[in-house]
Amino acid sequence: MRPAAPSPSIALQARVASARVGQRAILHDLHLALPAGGWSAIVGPNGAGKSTLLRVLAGLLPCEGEVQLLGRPLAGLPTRERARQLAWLGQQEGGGEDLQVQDVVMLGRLPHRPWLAAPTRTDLDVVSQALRTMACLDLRHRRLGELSGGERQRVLLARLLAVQARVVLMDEPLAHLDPPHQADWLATVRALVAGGTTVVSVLHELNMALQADHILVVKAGRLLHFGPSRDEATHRALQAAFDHRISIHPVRGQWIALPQEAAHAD
Ligand SMILES: Nc1ncnc2c1ncn2[C@@H]1O[C@H](COP(=O)(O)OP(=O)(O)OP(=O)(O)O)[C@@H](O)[C@H]1O
Repeated sequence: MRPAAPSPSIALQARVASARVGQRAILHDLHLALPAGGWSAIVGPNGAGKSTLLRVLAGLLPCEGEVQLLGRPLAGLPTRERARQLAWLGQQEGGGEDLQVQDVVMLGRLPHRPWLAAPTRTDLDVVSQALRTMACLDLRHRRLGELSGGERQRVLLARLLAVQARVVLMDEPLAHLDPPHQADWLATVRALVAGGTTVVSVLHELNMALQADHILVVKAGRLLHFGPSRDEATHRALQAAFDHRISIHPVRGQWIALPQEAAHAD
């Protein structure tokens, strides 16, 4: 029997010379290596290219350069294998409005199931667990299209969890979530990371991003900084990226970002 291949220490590696949307080059000369089994938050001003970067990392937007997933070129991975290894939640995802919530979450199991096969006991258990984790078990017989924004987001997060991927990418996962559900999301991310999953999230909520292991600061399509969320250099980069319209302070063992009024900006 062959020994198991060692787990790569880098989950996602990208060397992007440029990435275009239509005729416009959005990302430029961007190199990164995201540690496996950690949580990296992508932050930066509006229009910086955060969502574009996440789409490149997911293989949804071609780029001039290369993305590697767990040590292998993403572009060369068979579709089903890629779908099992890497789960994705985009912004304002549409589709499946008439589906029942439990069927939406079952879509997360598709990469694991043979074509047209009925769900296995494992699939059903994983879906129930994902619904429970995202506090949407009570919603399971409702139609996706009739849910509130926050309820819908929790269902889409449950679908993401149901994939049980080793690498999870989320674009603004906290959209529409109230504070208790944001706290649940944070606990879920911590549990995923503790279990060895790699999490990458685009976040506008800087206070949540400051809870991540690492922060990527993106501005004008370039990676300004990548570093631990607790490092002073990371805080300086964050403040610079937002034109010093935020300040970062220690509060009860955590870091928080506060907005600065224009009149008080440096
Ligand atoms: N379909 C498109 N056609 C043309 N330009 C686009 C398109 N999609 C995005 N862009 C542009 O690409 C740039 C980066 O967009 P992106 O959505 O990646 O930024 P972002 O950092 O995620 O922004 P936000 O914080 O506002 O969500 C923006 O200037 C945006 O206008």
